[in-house]
Amino acid sequence: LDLSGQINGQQFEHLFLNASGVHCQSTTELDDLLNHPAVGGIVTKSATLEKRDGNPAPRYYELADGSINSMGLPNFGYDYYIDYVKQSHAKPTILSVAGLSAADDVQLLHQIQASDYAGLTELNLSCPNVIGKPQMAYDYAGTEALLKEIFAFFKKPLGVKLPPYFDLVHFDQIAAVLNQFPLTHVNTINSVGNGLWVDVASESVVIKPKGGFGGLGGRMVLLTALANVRALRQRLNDSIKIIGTGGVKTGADVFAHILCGAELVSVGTQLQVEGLSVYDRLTTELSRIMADKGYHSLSDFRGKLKTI
Ligand SMILES: CC(C)(C)CCc1c(C(=O)O)[nH]c(=O)[nH]c1=O
Repeated sequence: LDLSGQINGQQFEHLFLNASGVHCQSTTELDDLLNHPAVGGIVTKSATLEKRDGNPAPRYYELADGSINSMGLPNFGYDYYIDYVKQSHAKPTILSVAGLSAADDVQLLHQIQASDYAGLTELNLSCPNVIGKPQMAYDYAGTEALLKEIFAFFKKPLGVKLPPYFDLVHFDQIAAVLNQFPLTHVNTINSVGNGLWVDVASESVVIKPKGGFGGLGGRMVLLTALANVRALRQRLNDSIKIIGTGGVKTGADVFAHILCGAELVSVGTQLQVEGLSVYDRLTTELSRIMADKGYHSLSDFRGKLKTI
């Protein structure tokens, strides 16, 4: 079975990646991912200019059907991750970056442009914007201005990580912005923002930062993830590939992401819950579905979701 995909001409022999933020903060974690046969490529934890401790714990909580997190961008800083991705690796790497402001975003990309890293970069547009404004990806004019500034100097392959959208007009608006630029890919979705879990026994929230508000992941966000992959596939130029992220727990979920148009698929919460063996299970389950349907490669059904 051919379970490969391609972004900017970079061949991912196997469709699976980690979701940025999960199992990707240290080089040890990144090596573990790269060395796993059922992993096709890796994404780093979003790097900021300087190393960050992130938010006080508890900042991640596992639920029956997913997760909630408000990590606060804990990472070892740009230099740590650029040094890692610059090394030669057997599989494609995606360097994720997140500024704490648009100016930081520009600075990070100037540094990547000046480096000898030739791999894929992914700008996390869930990064904060100016105070009083929503996160960058929900500020359409802000995103357009930022990408115009970036593409004036950045000549290396660049994709963006997007939060989920929930209004069809918002899909139209973000796609109209992104289609203006030579992006290699869009990675969608990031966690569903500012959910809240209440523990009834203790009558309390379960994570410390932000009064308990945090990004949602896992099975509970699958339908939103599928909708965002599908809606953006229907709207974005064919040249902009989609990495499907969000809610993947079974091979059927992976199949659904590909049907909606995903080129590759990331696993986040379920990787956190199950460990690296999740990739073996998902590969087995996906392969069985494909075999039952007589498919030999992902391209046999990619983007071919039927409507009724
Ligand atoms: C939410 C931000 C802290 C602005 C970016 C980093 C991030 C985090 C995080 O580090 O809290 N968690 C997520 O689920 N997605 C993210 O993109």
